Amino acid sequence: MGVLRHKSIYLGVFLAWLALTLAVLAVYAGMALSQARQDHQRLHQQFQDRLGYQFAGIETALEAFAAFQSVPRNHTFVVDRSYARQLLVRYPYVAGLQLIRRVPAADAKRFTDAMRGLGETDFRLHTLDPDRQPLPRKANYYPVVFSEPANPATHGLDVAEVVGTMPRESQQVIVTRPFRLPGGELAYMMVRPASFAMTPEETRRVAPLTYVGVLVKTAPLVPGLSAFPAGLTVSVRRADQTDTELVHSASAAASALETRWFPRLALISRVPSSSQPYVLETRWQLGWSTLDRNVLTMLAGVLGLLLLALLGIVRLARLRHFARIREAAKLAHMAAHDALTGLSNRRTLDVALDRSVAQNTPCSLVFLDLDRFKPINDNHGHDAGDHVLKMVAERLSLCVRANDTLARWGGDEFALLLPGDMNAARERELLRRLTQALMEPIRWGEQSFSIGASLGVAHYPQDGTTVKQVLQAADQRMYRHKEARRSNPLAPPPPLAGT
Ligand SMILES: Nc1nc2c(ncn2[C@@H]2O[C@H](COP(=O)(O)OP(=O)(O)OP(=O)(O)O)[C@@H](O)[C@H]2O)c(=O)[nH]1
Repeated sequence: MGVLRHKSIYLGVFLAWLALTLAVLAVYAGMALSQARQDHQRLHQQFQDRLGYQFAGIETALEAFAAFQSVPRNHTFVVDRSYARQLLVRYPYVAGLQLIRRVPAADAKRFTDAMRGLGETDFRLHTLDPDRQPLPRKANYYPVVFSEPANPATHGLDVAEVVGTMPRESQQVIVTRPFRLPGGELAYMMVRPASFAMTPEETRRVAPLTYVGVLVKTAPLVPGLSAFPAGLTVSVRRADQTDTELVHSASAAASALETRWFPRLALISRVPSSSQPYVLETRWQLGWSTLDRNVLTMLAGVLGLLLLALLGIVRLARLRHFARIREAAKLAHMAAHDALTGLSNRRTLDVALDRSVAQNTPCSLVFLDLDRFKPINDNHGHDAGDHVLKMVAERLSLCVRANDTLARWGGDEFALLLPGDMNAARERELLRRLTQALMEPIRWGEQSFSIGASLGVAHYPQDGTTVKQVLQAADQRMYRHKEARRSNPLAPPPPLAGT
């Protein structure tokens, strides 16, 4: 209970509350982080499902167009265009379809003429550069011969760099690096042979004549993230080319403070696709939005109330503690003092005298008994007597030093214990002062009481070596003074009998 005495207990309570608050916030932050991880996992899965769905559509469109082209017929491209349009409507993730031919150098002239005959009067084999330079001589050319949506600028463009790398026996799909379309959009091509060989032997023997390609714009693969939580970035890149980002989408940026204080989550996974080697990466810089405002408000309220309650309890405990101390002090004071005059009581003086004798410290004891007190009580009532006793106590108090013990011995008797040696001159001086203090009449309303007193002094150890002897000596001397004053009221206290 001693701690209640110090004001620093408030600081202690506050620090304990602070520790509890930090612990609660740490637990809540842990829960919020685990929830954020789950949310992130779910978001990542959503993007992955969406990509898987889109890639499956792209692959299906490519396969369907390839199958369609494997049917041999005389081309005017009218049927091809009609079929390609249907595919583009059915698979909106596909931005365009192309048809590519393998043309041996020896056939180049005849092939160009045939294409011009089909209506493309401008047709020629050319490179990718803006001036459409003619192609150098080589064994095979791989020009684009058809595109939907129609883009005659690409017709005749040699894509040998992509298709020419395909092994003869391969039926596999080639996925190009991403490139910019004339409009600035990022896209990539997926190309595969259109002819389906029936046996591996046939595949090895006959190089494919026709190839089909799908053009995929990358931006629509990932939606805009404006409706998603801040700090989220989604990117898709080729698994084998980590520097090639296909698409990158981001929600609102996290603040600098959030970047510094909140963790960043990252998930990377392979996009489920049989032909397209992409990885999906989602990063989420957590921030304030990760924390539930309602939970924080509730925690702040509960913890705030807890702090107020704790401080209130401590304050109450302190008030009670000090009230108990005051009560104990009051009881101790009452046990040691006279209720009427406020002077020490007989017990206190006894204890002080006992201590002096026990420690063999010289001291002097004065007994003082009032004269003619009983008639005041009898004639003017107890209140008058009480008033006189209080006035006497007050006047005697003015005659003593701080370390003297002035006590009401009982009734109209007072006692004074003075520590230290006392010679005859000092004793005379003391008795004179005490007598004089009581000479002035005491007023009570209209009344005025003249009070005299008989005094007896005894010195330790000269007049007695025990408490009892000292008390007896002082008492005896006081009675002798009382007797002396019967004949002469102004007689001084006589010396002790036998001294
Ligand atoms: N008013 C009042 N009277 C008290 C109190 N205590 C004791 N007395 C009275 O004090 C009186 C003391 O009696 P005495 O010592 O014979 O009175 P006295 O008239 O001084 O007699 P002598 O000492 O012989 O002169 C008694 O009447 C007690 O009732 C008190 O607290 N208040």
